[in-house]
Amino acid sequence: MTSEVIISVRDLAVGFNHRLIIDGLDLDVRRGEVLGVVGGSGTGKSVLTRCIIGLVPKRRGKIAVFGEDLDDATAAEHKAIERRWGVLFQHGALFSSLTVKQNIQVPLREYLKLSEPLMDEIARLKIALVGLNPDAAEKYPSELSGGMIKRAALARALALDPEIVFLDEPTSGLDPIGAGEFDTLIKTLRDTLGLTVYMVTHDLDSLARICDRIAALADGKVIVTGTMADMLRQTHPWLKSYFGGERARAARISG
Ligand SMILES: Nc1ncnc2c1ncn2[C@@H]1O[C@H](COP(=O)(O)OP(=O)(O)OP(=O)(O)O)[C@@H](O)[C@H]1O
Repeated sequence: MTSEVIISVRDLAVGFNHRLIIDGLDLDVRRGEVLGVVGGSGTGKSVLTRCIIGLVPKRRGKIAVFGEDLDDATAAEHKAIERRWGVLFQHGALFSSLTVKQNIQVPLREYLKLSEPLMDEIARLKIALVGLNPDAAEKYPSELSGGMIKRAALARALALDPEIVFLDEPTSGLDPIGAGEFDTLIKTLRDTLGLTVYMVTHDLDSLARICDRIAALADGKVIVTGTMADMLRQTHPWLKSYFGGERARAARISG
């Protein structure tokens, strides 16, 4: 992790109709870190993620990525910034009518003009990178296990060699062994590719195993950022029950 701030969010407000979900939120993400974003159900973790990547409009505040204020970016500049991040949505969200190879090639077709052989080669490399067998390339999502779907979705998120990956609950639905293997994969990719990983998760094992820092959301804000040890010292009721419960103790012992 470096001290360079790669995502900066200041005084963010996001709402729907008359309800503000996020109100006065500040967050820094540093280049090369694995940041875990936690919070109770409905606190706005997905909304925050979607707002940073431009899928949900904000009511107020500033979001800068790679040092560029997204409000000041032209459509072309925005597209150039988008190319530098990859997203793994909750539940994988692969296109069910496309094979794994075709899914991985969706962002390639959207952003680049490459020959078919080169696109096939990139898909082959990404499939290997996430630890899938080469024969996964021609399979449809319905033919894959939950863990394989997550890996295929990660391969798609990595298609354009991004600097940042946004992961929304990457280990949800996986058994503990599958989740552990996926965590290891994310950590290996961070270490080898120098990725910055922004990860929304409920998985205490993931937080303990691979996150350098944790940002906790409550009451529309990031109420605290820090290491697992910092979280354990917090007195906020949600943090106390989340990080102080039985499951948290088990995660720390095994982590
Ligand atoms: N498009 C939308 N229109 C209206 N309300 C929305 C919309 N998207 C999200 N919300 C509301 O915003 C709140 C935060 O939702 P969000 O999905 O970000 O929560 P979360 O922290 O990710 O929760 P979980 O951990 O359960 O996934 C919820 O009350 C949700 O109903």
